Amino acid sequence: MGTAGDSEKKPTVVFVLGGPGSGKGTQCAKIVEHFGYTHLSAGDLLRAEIRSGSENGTMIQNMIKEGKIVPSEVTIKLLQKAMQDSGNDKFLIDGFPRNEENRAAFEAVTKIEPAFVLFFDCPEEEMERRILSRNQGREDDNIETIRKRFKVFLESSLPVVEYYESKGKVRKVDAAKPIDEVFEVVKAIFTPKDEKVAV
Ligand SMILES: Nc1ncnc2c1ncn2[C@@H]1O[C@H](COP(=O)(O)OP(=O)(O)O)[C@@H](O)[C@H]1O
Ligand SMILES: Nc1ccn([C@@H]2O[C@H](COP(=O)(O)OP(=O)(O)O)[C@@H](O)[C@H]2O)c(=O)n1
Ligand SMILES: [Mg+2]
Repeated sequence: MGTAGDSEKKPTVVFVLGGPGSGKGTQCAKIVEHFGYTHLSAGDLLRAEIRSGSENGTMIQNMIKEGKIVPSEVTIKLLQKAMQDSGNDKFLIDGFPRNEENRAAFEAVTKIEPAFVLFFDCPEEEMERRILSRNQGREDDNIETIRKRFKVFLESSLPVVEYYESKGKVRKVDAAKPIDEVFEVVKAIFTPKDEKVAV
């Protein structure tokens, strides 16, 4: 199987990036409704792995509490399994890749290049406000961990966005606006050009 090299079509992957609280999860839910993608949040998969009582659980929990990025090996395995289990061939991968190691390892292991990168651009004060009123009971949604996550975002995650920018793959969206206004812009990005109505 697959020896001819062209019988297994690679899935379509869109990376959804942006700082903590920029609205990645919120917009992904809306994209799923309208465009038939499967939403895979790396953070959600890691939190589910903690709850499942896996042997990596304690390590993952400690890293999330500190705002650190879990080794790619762990996260990529969870993403691959979720992709297989979905039965779909179109994925929004939310909150991944979060550093250069994530990016290079995903490419090496899966050989998948993203169709594009959806990047939610939002000022830090607004992201902080949103996280502090998110009320999902997350252990990392406290001011001390939030500060650490912002630092990791600037130092490790933004360079990944810059890498894809240099390849012309970034679709940047102003994420500071209300949810529905952000989605109008997102919708236009996902709508195939020949389906856009001319005015
Ligand atoms: N455009 C927006 N304006 C105001 N609040 C928002 C907006 N987008 C998301 N939120 C709220 O901000 C919080 C963080 O959003 P979320 O989608 O979880 O962000 P992320 O996944 O990027 O951390 C949630 O409580 C969400 O309801
Ligand atoms: N690729 C990833 C994604 C998340 N994570 C961890 O999970 C935490 C929460 O990620 P998340 O995407 O759910 O957070 P938000 O950006 O949605 O607020 C991060 O701060 C990291 O500790 C990771 O280690 N590697
Ligand atoms: Mg999220």
